Amino acid sequence: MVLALGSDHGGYALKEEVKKYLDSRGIAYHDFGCHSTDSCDYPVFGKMVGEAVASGEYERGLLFCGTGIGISIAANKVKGVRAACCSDCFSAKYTRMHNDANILAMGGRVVGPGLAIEMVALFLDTEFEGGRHQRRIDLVSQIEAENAAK
Ligand SMILES: O=C(CO)[C@H](O)[C@H](O)[C@H](O)COP(=O)(O)O
Repeated sequence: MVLALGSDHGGYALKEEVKKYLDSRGIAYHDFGCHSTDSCDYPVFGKMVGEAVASGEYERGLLFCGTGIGISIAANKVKGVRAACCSDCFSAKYTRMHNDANILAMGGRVVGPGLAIEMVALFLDTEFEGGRHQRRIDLVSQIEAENAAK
């Protein structure tokens, strides 16, 4: 699995901590930026990572901003992205099982590295359950398609 990573300045430090964890597990990733704590704009990185995941080049993505919210909103504007902003382990696990989320977003000003790493582990190691949940994802995709046609 190769991951696409992105953050703004508010998520930069947490992203660096999560990268150390990915390195320890030998999980490959590309960091689309940002690359410092200089102030920048989260939609830029949400879009880049969203497009990288939606294209199929990267299987899943991890996004970080101050709250995790802005960057997940931006990524979710890309067709095919299901980005979940989480700050607890239950949600990080169930967004894989029930939503087949392909991006996990976290807030560097909300969660510490220990919790973030536990959430990342659950997000990476949990499979989608399919079944009734696929029907609901198909309905979400239908909303995307209807709006693209407008
Ligand atoms: O949390 C965020 C929005 O959801 C963003 O990531 C930013 O980190 C935050 O809005 C930036 O605020 P700042 O005062 O410009 O650092």
